[in-house]
Amino acid sequence: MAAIEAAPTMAELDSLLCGSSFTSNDPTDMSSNSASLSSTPPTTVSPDSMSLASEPDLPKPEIVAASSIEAVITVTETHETELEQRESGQQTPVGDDAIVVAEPPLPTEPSSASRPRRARSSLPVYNLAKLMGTDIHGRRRSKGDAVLDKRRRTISDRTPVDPSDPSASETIDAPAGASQTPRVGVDASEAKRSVALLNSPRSARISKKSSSSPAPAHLTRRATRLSGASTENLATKLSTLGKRGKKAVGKGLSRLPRELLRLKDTNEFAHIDTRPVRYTVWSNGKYVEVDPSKETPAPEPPRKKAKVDEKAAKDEKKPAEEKQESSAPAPKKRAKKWLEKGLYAGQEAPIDIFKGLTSQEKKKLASIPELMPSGKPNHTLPQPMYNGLRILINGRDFKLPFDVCNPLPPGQPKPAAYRTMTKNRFVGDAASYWKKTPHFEDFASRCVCQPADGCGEDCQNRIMLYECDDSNCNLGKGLCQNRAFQDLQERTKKGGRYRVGVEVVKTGDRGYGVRSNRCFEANQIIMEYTGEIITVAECERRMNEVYKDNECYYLMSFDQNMIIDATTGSIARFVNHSCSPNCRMIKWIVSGQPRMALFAGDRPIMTGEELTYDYNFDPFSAKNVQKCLCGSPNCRGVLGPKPKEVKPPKPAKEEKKSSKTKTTSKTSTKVSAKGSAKASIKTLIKTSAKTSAKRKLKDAFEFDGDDEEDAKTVKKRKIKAATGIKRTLSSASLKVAKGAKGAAKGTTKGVTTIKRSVASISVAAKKKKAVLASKAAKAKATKTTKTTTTTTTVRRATTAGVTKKILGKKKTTTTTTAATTTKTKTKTKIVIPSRSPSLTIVAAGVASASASASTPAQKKKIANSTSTPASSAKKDLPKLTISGSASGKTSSRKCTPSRKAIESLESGLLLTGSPVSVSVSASAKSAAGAAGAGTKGGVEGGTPKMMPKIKLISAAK
Ligand SMILES: C[S@@+](CC[C@H](N)C(=O)[O-])C[C@H]1O[C@@H](n2cnc3c(N)ncnc32)[C@H](O)[C@@H]1O
Repeated sequence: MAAIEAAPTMAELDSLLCGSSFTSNDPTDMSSNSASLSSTPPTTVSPDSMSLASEPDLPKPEIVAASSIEAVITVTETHETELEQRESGQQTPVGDDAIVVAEPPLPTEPSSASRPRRARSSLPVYNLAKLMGTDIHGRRRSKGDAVLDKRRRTISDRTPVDPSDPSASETIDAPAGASQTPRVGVDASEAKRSVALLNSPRSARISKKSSSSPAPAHLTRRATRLSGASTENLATKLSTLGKRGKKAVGKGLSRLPRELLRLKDTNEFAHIDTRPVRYTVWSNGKYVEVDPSKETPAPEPPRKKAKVDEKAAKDEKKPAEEKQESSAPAPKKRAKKWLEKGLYAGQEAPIDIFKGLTSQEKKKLASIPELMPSGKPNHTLPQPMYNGLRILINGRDFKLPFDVCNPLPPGQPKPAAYRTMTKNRFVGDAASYWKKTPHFEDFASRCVCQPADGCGEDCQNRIMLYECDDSNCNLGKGLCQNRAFQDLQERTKKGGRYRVGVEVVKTGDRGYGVRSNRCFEANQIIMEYTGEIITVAECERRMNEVYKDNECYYLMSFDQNMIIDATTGSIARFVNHSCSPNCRMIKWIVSGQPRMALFAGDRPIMTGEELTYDYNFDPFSAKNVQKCLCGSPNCRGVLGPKPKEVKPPKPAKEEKKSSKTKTTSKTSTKVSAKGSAKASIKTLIKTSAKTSAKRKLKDAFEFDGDDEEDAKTVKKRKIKAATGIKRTLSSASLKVAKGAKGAAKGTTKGVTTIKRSVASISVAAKKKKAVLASKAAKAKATKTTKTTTTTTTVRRATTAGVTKKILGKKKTTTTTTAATTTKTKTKTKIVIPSRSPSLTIVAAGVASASASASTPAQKKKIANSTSTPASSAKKDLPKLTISGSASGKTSSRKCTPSRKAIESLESGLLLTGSPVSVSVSASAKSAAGAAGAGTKGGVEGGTPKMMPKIKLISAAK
């Protein structure tokens, strides 16, 4: 109360100028005072204030009403009063110096209650905030003293304040102390405070403002940036003033703190952003530093108000503009450039297509006429350059996305559960038996290929059906193409239907089968035939005990009289037979071990084709013939040779007779009927027992020369013509098959089989028209007995790659114990099939040769050789003919085997696996000796019909 009384003028001033909301006249009512500190500026002036302001004793501030300027600024001039206040210890909460009170020029203002404006017109009144450009920031917060204390700074003396500035009105203080201190504080640091306000987001400030009580229209803040109003600086503002006004401003400004004066003209001071705030620029995940000098000024934000105003005008202008636009030419669209010919468009094809190619590639390119330049530009499919040509030459693997692999949908009928096996497993005695065989860990072959060959068709390993590996290949993995089983393993190890490429299907009439669900190249390995490797004895046991009720047997002759039982094995067992097969089953030696696999045939296999191969089995008996349902045009009708070729079984009588005389071991063929199958197995065992180490070639060579009919009905082999390779004996490391021991002894004419490969064992006994050659001898014969000739064959791979389940073939013929010997020219023929390792050297009788000769020329040759027994006797030498063909060309070479070779023939070294080199320079005499005085059988063989056949023993009942 005292304070108020002590400073009546101040109170009056307050009430007059700023319209403090003093509602109580009671000076003790501090609450009302204090409330005023935090309250928003009043718009009315209380009568008490007015009364206070009317106090005559106190120095009165002069107030000038400037109609041209919206604000009324009152500046206290009395420093003395201030001093007095300081001396009296009164505190001024708002500042020390001048107090500027702004009052909005409200029309409702009770100007009558205050002094006449005229009286104060001597003092200039300026809107400092406006002049400084800070009025755009609107009103300040007035949240009590704390805010005021913190932010307010008073400036002394006459600071023009724009009364229209609501922030300025905020600065009006009417504290209790103010009544004692006749000073009115003005927040001269308005601008400063505004800078501080930047701490809070602008939007927040705006929203805060809008959320509070709506301010009068004239107090509403207008953001310069938003409104788009042009910002004026102090100079422009001053230019609007009159002379007196300018003077006053200059006077007032000179009293501003120096730091403020320095800033007064800056945009920063006015918080005017001429450029948009750019935080960071990121491009492709990287920070990009923007060069401010290059930065284009931001487009002015759309002016809301102006927008509204302009909208109508725009609408009016619109039709006119549209007219203009329609008349103006449309901007040209950039034409897109298209490549017309693909990736290599515009590039010239190499003139010399051989340029840059290796010699091998050149060679290959020359062999592909399609790739040779024709001279005409190919517009349809221009030849890709550089790498493209190379790709065309070398070929490359690629996989099409989906339609190449076309597996069957789920829900297919599945065969009864069976145990699968991906690797062969020796069972029982088979392992020890295998170890004793000469082919155990057979590393006999070694290729001598040159890089240009790439272990192709001429690779020795390939010919011998040995897979190349690091131990036997001259080239290495990179260049070698003879690694089918390794390729298969690499292809399938990751699994997946495409890589496996096959699946079991249910056929309509042949039980289950296997089909491809992807494409295969010609001769490409498809899958391995795996199972348990068992001995013949074990096979028979299983047949009798385990499989006695089975419908099908999955048994296949394998190697060294062993059998693969795929009852537990791979799905290759489901592959059916066809008379026009698209696959072959071939046995290879891989890392010294025999392995059987299904390969594509000579043509590629398409997705969805059923995979088949020729079982090539002999039913042994007509009653065992199984009907073939392969449906191919050239179907033989049965699962085996044509019925007419099937020799009817011999009557029991004859068999007995035969057994009384010199009988041979029996062999069996594949049989369909269970009983027959058992019989076959038994026979097989007997046969194998007898022929395992040393075949009874003597028996094999024996035949009844009289039994011409029999000879004629000798079952024709179903093996394709042997296509050999050009190879000299000296270059090939040959192994000689079991020798013709009997021939060496000179007891019979017969068949000698010499094998080059360890795995191939071919023993053929063929005699047909040998009778012609031995007629003279026969006439002198004192005693003739019937004998039998047996052909026993376990062949590894035929010329056509047809391999199948074992066995031998029983054949009954007669043999003669000759009293006199007939000298016959002996011929040995070596056949080297191109796809088969089984280099078969067959020594056969002349008659056999003649019978088996497939061409008239051959027959004539044989006839010549046999028609002159005398001359043959003179020479008395066995001849060795090596013949073979590759790439459609056939060549043959005659030679005389060496003594060693003949001995090999005698002792049957081939069977024991000892490699024997057949030398061309053979001793005639020794050869003659080897041929034996009584030998009348010429050495012949190797023709397709003479090739032994492998027979299937497993079949459905
Ligand atoms: C090794 S199994 C083949 C898989 C057999 N289809 C299965 O379902 O298990 C051989 C048997 O299949 C049948 N088979 C295979 N090929 C045949 C064909 N072309 N015609 C008739 N039957 C055939 C015969 O019953 C034969 O004994």
